[in-house]
Amino acid sequence: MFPQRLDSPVAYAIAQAMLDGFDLHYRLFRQESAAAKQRFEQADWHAQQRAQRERIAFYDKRVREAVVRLEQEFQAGKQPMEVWHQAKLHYIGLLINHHQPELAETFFNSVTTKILHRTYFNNDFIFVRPAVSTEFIENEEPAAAPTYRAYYPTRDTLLENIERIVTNFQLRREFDDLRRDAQAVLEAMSARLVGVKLRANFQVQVLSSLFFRNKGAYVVGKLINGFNEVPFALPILHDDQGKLVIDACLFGEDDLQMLFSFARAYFMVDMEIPAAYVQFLRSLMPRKPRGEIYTALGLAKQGKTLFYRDFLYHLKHSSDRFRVAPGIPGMVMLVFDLPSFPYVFKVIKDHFPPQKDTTREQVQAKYLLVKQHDRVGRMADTLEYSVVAFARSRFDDALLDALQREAPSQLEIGDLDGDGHEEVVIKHLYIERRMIPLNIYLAEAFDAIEHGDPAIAAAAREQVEHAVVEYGNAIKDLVAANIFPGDMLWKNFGVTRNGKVVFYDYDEIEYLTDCNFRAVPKARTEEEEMSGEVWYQVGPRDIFPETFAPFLLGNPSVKEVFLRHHADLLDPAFWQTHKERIRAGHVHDVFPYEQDKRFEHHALQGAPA
Ligand SMILES: Nc1ncnc2c1ncn2[C@@H]1O[C@H](COP(=O)(O)OP(=O)(O)OP(=O)(O)O)[C@@H](O)[C@H]1O
Repeated sequence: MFPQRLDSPVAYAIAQAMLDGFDLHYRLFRQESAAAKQRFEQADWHAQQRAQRERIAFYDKRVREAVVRLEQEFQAGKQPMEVWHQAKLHYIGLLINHHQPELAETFFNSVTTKILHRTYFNNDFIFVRPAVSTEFIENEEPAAAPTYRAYYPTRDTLLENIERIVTNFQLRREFDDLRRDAQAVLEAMSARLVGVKLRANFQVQVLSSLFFRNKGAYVVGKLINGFNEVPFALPILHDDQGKLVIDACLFGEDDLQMLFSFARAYFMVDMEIPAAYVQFLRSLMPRKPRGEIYTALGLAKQGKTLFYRDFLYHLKHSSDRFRVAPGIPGMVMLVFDLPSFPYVFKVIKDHFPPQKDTTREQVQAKYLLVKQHDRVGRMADTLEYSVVAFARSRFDDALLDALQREAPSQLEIGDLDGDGHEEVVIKHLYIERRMIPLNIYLAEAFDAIEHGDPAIAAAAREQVEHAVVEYGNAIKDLVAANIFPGDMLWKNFGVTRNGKVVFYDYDEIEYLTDCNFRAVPKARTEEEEMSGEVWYQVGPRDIFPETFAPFLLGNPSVKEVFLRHHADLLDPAFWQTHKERIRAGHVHDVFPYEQDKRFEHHALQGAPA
């Protein structure tokens, strides 16, 4: 109901207090993101990782504070609906010239849904879709940095322009040899421009803040010529002498997608107008949903909001049914999907079999650990939702049976909103990108090797080799990031669109530094030797890498590839050495691009410190 008059002073005060709460949030978020530059310059990697982790909690803290203030100063929860309607309209008014209106709307939703009891809950009070446009927002302050800078080189001045692009960021640390690196970037860019006529609009556009994550800083931009646009990114790292180097020149949508993958930690970027950053990034990766771009920029709540809007929109424009996800069912999670939609939905079961010695709280804690940890491109990010309603008519009966059997505490079915149609409400669930489970991926390849014609069989053999090598690499990346995956069976990994192998089963995850990697003791007697049982003492965090083989290497072709590339994973010394390195304070290097993309002069120097 649209109020005719805005005559409630308390409504205005509520709107203003709400916006104060958001502005405080964004100021602190931005300060922490901007400080990434200094941490990078000072090579303070532990602080960088800590900040990445802690920043995730900022939003919920500010929402809680805003709720307390609104309750204390305005008894917000007791205000009549008329006042809330007016508060929303005042809020819209206050956002007209705001630089982050979409984030501020989401903040309003978060606070309002906490204050107004869910049963009163009515979409009139929140922003179901944006009320204030995010297009063409500009910062008019004279000293304001633009969202991106444009450079207009010719072929002859491209080198100096590349140098200028980098020096404009004013990093307070010396480059080892910027001219040499700019030359390498020039060569990479020139290779893209061979035989291409440069048009009147030839230019390089570069986002004016660097993107920081872990030990790297990234220049992100695009080359524009005529109607063509080529996205690029330049990773800047510290070399083993502590000098700065440009490590590579990444090009095109696929490279950028890898950099911005859902399986990596969020970037730190100093942004006044995030919507403008998202718009620019979307032009580089048109197929990446805007929600995922917001999330990659650390604005995870906005990512979640947009995901949910996209999801509702997809539901309206599709007619297929939710079903139990293909693959081996989990013991801890009940997983379902909608075939037409590229995500899976995971519900924690009410009871676990005896070999899963865990609780709902512990499982949630593990998922949270993954959210806050550097996911190094090898662990899928999850979105966590509570009280999600789906139309009953879209659920397949087998799935509903499974939910009733396995997770009845999480389920409510009925016409809860009184619209004459039944809903299925799930109390708590995680949503993550759908991948092809690695066991299914391998089984399909084995099938093709056996039954396909020679060309198909040969391709399938390559597929197996690639998947097994990637699987081992995934485990090694996790190890370097201090993660012991716990359950390393093939079914707990998935294959992404780009053929990357990513882990998704988090309930048995541990920090590597908390585990004890041991060799299987030598048998002392013949009985011990012959016994099929484990005869030695095993502590709760004891891991015996030699014992992985029987679970993983049943198939001879898998075994052959695995032993050729990753036999070290079966050696306790491999694990123990990594554990000790991490204990000693070493922060691993993560390259969100293939090693062969690195400029040669750096690859020769070895990995940066
Ligand atoms: N992101 C995903 N994409 C596609 N399928 C998935 C995904 N996540 C889970 N699955 C499917 O659901 C199954 C169970 O998922 P998951 O491994 O997370 O559950 P779990 O209960 O933790 O398993 P476990 O019993 O091994 O501990 C997987 O084997 C796989 O078939």
